[in-house]
Amino acid sequence: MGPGRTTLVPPPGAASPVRHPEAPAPGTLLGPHYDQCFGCGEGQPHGLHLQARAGEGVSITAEFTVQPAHQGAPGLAHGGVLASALDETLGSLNWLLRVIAVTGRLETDFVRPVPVGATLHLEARCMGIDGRKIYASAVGRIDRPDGPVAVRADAVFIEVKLDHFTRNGRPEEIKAAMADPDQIKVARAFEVNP
Ligand SMILES: CCCCCCCCCCCCCCCC(=O)SCCNC(=O)CCNC(=O)[C@H](O)C(C)(C)COP(=O)(O)OP(=O)(O)OC[C@H]1O[C@@H](n2cnc3c(N)ncnc32)[C@H](O)[C@@H]1OP(=O)(O)O
Repeated sequence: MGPGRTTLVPPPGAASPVRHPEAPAPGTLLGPHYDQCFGCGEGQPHGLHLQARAGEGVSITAEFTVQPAHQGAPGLAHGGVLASALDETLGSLNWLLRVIAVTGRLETDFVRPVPVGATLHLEARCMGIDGRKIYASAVGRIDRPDGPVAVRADAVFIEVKLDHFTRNGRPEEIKAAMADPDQIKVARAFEVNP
């Protein structure tokens, strides 16, 4: 089935996700995977500064506080920003699997408006794996882990090789990321098993 027609539900026979034996313990803050990442990087002044934690199994919890720079309508978060927060949280699941993957498809339901100043509490879970396709779902709630649901998403990530980044990324940033003396950071920038 080609892109665009791929279902967001794992097909019958999809494998259950397996947490990598060296995945960080549940409750561990993952920290930014790349300091220039719009979702989690500390070097992006208007980024989301989303903070993700490992959950049980192949699951992630994350928090992100909506800033004035994230508005669409006055006083409300932009939908694309909320989709970014979902994408970042879902993408963090791959770190628990220790698989390099990129978002192929992301479908978002916007259920409630999210005001500036609100903290979105996100939870993502891997639902199944079929070859290179990783199926995952996420929900975002307002101000509390059990607050009202504001957004939901279903996604398919596609496993790629490291050269997906080195071939396609702008050379300046690739060189700078590879030159970092902290090799754990380099590995995390590319979401690779060190
Ligand atoms: C210095 C910098 C460092 C930074 C390093 C950061 C690295 C750490 C990243 C983590 C960061 C987190 C942040 C959030 C994650 C992003 O936001 S990732 C960015 C957004 N995503 C992208 O840019 C992806 C762009 N798309 C592509 O590059 C290519 O289309 C893909 C996805 C690699 C697929 O191409 P391909 O490898 O040629 O795939 P192909 O062989 O045709 O298909 C393989 C299978 O996948 C399925 N498939 C392919 N495309 C799709 C699709 N769009 N939808 C559904 N199914 C699909 C196919 O149907 C096929 O299924 P089967 O036939 O096997 O059942």
